[in-house]
Amino acid sequence: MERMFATEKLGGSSRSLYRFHAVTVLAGICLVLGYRATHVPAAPGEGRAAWLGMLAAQLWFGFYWVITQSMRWCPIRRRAFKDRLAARYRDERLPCVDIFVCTADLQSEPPSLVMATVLSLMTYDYPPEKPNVYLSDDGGSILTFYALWEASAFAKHWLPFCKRYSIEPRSPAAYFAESDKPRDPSTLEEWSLVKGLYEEMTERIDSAVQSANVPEEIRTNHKGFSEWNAGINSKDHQPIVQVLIDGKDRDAVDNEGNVLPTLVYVAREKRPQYHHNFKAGAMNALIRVSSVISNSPIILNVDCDMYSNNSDAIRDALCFFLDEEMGHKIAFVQHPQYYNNIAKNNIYGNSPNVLSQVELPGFDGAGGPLYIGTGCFHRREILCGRRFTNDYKEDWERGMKGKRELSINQTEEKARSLTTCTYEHNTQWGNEIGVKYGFPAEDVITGLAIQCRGWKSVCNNPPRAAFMGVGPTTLAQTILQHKRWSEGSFSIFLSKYCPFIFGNGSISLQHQMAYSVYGLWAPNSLPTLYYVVIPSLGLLKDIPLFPEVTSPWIVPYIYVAAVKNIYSAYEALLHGETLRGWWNGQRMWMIRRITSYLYGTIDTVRKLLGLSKMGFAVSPKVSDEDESKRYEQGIVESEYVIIATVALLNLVCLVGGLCKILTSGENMASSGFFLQVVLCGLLVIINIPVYEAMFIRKDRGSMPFSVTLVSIGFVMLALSVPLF
Ligand SMILES: O=c1ccn([C@@H]2O[C@H](COP(=O)(O)OP(=O)(O)O[C@H]3O[C@H](CO)[C@@H](O)[C@H](O)[C@H]3O)[C@@H](O)[C@H]2O)c(=O)[nH]1
Ligand SMILES: [Mn+2]
Repeated sequence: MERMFATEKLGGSSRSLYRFHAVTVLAGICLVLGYRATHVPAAPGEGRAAWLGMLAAQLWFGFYWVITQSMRWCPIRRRAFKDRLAARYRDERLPCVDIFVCTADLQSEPPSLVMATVLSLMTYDYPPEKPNVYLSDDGGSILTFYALWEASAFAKHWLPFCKRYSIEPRSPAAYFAESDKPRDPSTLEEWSLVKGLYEEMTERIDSAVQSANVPEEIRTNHKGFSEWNAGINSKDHQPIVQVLIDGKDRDAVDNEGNVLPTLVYVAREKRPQYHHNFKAGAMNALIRVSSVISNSPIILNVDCDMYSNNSDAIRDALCFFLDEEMGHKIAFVQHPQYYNNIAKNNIYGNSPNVLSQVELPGFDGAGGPLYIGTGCFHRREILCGRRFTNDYKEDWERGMKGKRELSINQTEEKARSLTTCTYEHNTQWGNEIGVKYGFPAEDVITGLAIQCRGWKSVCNNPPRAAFMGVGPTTLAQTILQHKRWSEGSFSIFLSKYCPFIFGNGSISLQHQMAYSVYGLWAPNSLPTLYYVVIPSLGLLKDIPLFPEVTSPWIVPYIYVAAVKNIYSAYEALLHGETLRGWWNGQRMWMIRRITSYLYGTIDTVRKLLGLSKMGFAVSPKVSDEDESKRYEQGIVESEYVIIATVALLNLVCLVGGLCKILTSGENMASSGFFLQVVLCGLLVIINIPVYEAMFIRKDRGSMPFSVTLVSIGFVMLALSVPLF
């Protein structure tokens, strides 16, 4: 029988090029380390400590580089054949799908944006009675409930419109933002009508949010509004489950009489004295709520900003799960994260292209992609902890059979009882069952555990991206997001879930290494910080730390540095980035390492020592001026201080070092400082935007004066400390 999906090796000739580059770079790294180890200065006065530090840093980089090869070595691409699925499965036989959307914060995740996501998920090209959409609101807000109620009404226009004209994308916000007229002029009238309805709805939602009030006359429209009586707030409220559209109800139809997907609002109980486990807690509550309402065998989960950009995504995913040969082994189908708001030159290094097109496929080749928490289809049973056995048969008809036994009110009541604060006490939820608790990267560890129970995962990256989200747009947001990620992955690495221990014997060594690439993001901060500070200080203080130009040992240094960078630039260009974007990415690479990862490392250690508790800072999905301003003020300015200090220090060292070399009358090449000048010079060039922010810019992008001042103090301090 023909397979429902194909697996292709990615790359062809570029794969051989990659491997050639990797092998020669490895040889170079060995030579570099050899030089370091055999040329340690004999006497302490000559900078032996600084030298040994360089040795340690380079050992680390070498080790880390070897680890990263695990997911670079054999990237693969999957292709799903929807036509074969259609030929084998008539619409009636397709399984039901439960779709989970998580939102948490009215301010950084405006309900109107969340509704665009919800609407996009209701309009898959799929039998309409089969998807069931659940919105989890960790903000527990009547405004979000109101927005969902509005969306449920608008869906009656939006669904038939999407299907009739097969439009893409099906997020009304994204669709109407794409152009100011329909592609087919003859549909202008209907197009304008639907657009008008959408805009009016958005306006009503936004103004309700702004005034923090739902008009009294609206509240009478649905019994759900009565849940919000006085004295309830986002941190302290009863469990709320409201079915806004019951797909099993014959009366719930769109304007053309077609069935609508089920739509459910969920706000699990919150009490100040109980820990709610952030998004992982929300996911587990949704798993239980959905089990009594629709109980579909497939679960798709997305973040509230990640709208469906490709209405075929469910059918695509099913090609993997229903494949006769491999399907019974596949636990989840992960899609890469794409952003629709990234500026062309990737100023904050957030373009996910290389990550999505190289690393995730590489992870797939190493044994199966990790679960990244969004854009992922799971099999319910497996997410709930089932171990792999060859004889297990999925019940694909689950959730389809006939009518519910309980009335809708009774069902809601039952669902509510599953989302109380105490429901999970003394159970395996958050541990053996559902999404795991206790780590800021709950998703990664949940995926790892699934793979360790014997299941496979695949990465699907269709030509038309399946999902689109909102990426961070400011430096502060970027730093914060990467802090959470690096910290989350590092704390996993240091826990009993360390891929090398937990995965030992159940997943391949290559796969364990691939997990460690992210797990060891955070500790990269220390050698990087060392590398951007000490050689430059050495330049100023007359301590040579690299081979002289005339020494043959300089060759591997130059080879490794040049080839690595040329290759990474080539790779970026290959995946649709600009050279400028790549350069900006390199700057952000450095900045992330000396800020986010450093903080990630420190916080992980603090947590290990029991000095602090886990948090989850939700990233804002709006770039409203006020909004991001307020947000940025909240972020630790100390991170800016590090960036400014490093930039300034390198400038001072470069100027001072060059002056010294020039006035001493020595030739630069024979001075023994050539590579240090180059390194320091490159750091200065890459930091130009930082100097601009400190001294030239007067707009919002400028560094606060206090930051400049403090960093000047730190530079003076660094200069006065002797190097050994
Ligand atoms: O207490 C919480 C906190 C967050 N969220 C939701 O979790 C999602 C992700 O949060 P966001 O702030 O957007 O984080 P990102 O860094 O963009 O998220 C990435 O990283 C997270 C792990 O750090 C994963 O959970 C996400 O799926 C992944 O997209 C959002 O929909 C939030 O509404 C909750 O439901 N409850
Ligand atoms: Mn997000």
